[in-house]
Amino acid sequence: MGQRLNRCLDVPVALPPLRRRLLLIFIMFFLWLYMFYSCAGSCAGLATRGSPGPSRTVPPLPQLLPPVPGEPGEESSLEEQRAAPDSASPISSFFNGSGTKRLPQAIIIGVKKGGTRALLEFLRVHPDVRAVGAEPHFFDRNYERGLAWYR
Ligand SMILES: Nc1ncnc2c1ncn2[C@@H]1O[C@H](COP(=O)(O)OS(=O)(=O)O)[C@@H](OP(=O)(O)O)[C@H]1O
Repeated sequence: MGQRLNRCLDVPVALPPLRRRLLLIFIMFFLWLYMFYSCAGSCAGLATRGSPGPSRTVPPLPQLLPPVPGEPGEESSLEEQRAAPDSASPISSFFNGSGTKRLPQAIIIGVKKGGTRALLEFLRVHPDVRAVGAEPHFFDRNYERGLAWYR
């Protein structure tokens, strides 16, 4: 029994150097693939970041703006979106960009020093809210660039 185990363990060592190298590359590729998939999954799940556990229930946000005509998913409510969160996998939305290129469902408008940043930060705490990092200034500085830029 012990000899048979030793023979089994000896197999990879007995491989020629080239095959051993190929085996190593193969294993490293799968590890890289696994890490990439995990990363893509966690990036796509940023919207649920901050939820401490299953015991915490978060009240649904009201729909702040009416659906934009012509936007995909115009008829679907937030509840429907929650029931079927992402039809595409995190990887496919990562590659085709569909996970990020959507118009906002809510816009914060305010004068300078009106506390808009504080409001954004408070809203960002909610796990269902995904907010931009920096203020995009679409309406006052970048309007000419069009909706394609805004997405
Ligand atoms: N709840 C509440 N009550 C009173 N004051 C508040 C509140 N939230 C934010 N602030 C103050 O608002 C200032 C920042 O506003 P903005 O985020 O709109 O600033 S900015 O124009 O976008 O730079 C900033 O003021 P200053 O510290 O004087 O710059 C914040 O302290």
